[in-house]
Amino acid sequence: MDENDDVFYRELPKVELHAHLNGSVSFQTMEKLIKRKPHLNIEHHMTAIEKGQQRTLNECFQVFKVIHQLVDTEEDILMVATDVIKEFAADGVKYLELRSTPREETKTGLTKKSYVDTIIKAIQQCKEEEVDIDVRFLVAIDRRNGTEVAMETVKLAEEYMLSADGLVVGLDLSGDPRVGHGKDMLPALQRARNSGLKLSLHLSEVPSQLEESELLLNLPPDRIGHGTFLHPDVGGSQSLVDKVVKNNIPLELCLTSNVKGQTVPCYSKHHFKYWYQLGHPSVICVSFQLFETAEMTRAVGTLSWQAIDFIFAADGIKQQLKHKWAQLQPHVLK
Ligand SMILES: CC(C)=CCNc1ncnc2c1ncn2[C@@H]1O[C@H](COP(=O)(O)O)[C@@H](O)[C@H]1O
Repeated sequence: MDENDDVFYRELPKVELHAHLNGSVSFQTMEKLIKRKPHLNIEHHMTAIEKGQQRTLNECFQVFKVIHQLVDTEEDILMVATDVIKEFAADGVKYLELRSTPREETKTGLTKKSYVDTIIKAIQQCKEEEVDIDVRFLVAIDRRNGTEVAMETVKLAEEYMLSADGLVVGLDLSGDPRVGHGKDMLPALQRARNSGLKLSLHLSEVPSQLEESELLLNLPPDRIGHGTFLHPDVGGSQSLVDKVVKNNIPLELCLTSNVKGQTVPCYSKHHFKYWYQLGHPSVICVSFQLFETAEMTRAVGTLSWQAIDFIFAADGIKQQLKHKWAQLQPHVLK
């Protein structure tokens, strides 16, 4: 990675479509949160997957539990959301879709409504400050919380879709993929779809979810998160691939997250290649959060330099983009 590449990657206008709010907290913001709550005795290594390290999926989800302890007031959420938006803007992201699971915390008075209100407030404040980024929000369902909570979350999202100036555009289904079954989420997801919310669903993030993926693909979703084990070479099926292709459903591919969470052994074996070769619409995600600490970057889920170089090496994409960018740059108005 030479210095010119660093500048090029940063300046290139980008979209980020798969950013979990509490998975996008930078080292600097984490520092502020830790200082606010010294009694929790939380140290940085408990809130991030550091350079060169990998964790099991279990350990990754433990990290979120620690981060949730640090982010449990409206004040924390406002700071985290504002910092995350500004940092994405500084990395050259021009369109950002944030997603987050509304939480309530009895001891701090946080409610699910005030959780979402605060994120909307952060988005609006950044707009007023003319931060150069367009932001939308997806309300997330955590599959671990079951059918009833899923339905409540959809109702909440519906309210905000109508009242928040078009900032709430859809629903995300996430949470530990090994817990619960997608079929229990179907009524809520169907209702969301009928009411006009867009659906981005984590799908086949772990092996052996053929039945669940078939069911969820029948909705069909508007986008797929990860989709690691959809294709037949990794235990998925041609029928799943056909459904994705037929409905032209874009995949959100999070390379570094998958390698760090060990659902994919290394970048060269990432399913990016499979879908790219099919010519299927895919978007590289949690991507350009390019901090000095490179691989550590945001708490979990970011794209390391190694992954960026790997993607850009494919088919001379980097050269093509550099050429296009050089042509366009003189015409950028700001
Ligand atoms: C390797 C690794 C970290 C896994 C990434 N893959 C994931 N799969 C499913 N749900 C997720 C993933 N990453 C984040 N989430 C969801 O996002 C939440 C954190 O962001 P938030 O509190 O919703 O704002 C987690 O509690 C979880 O529900």
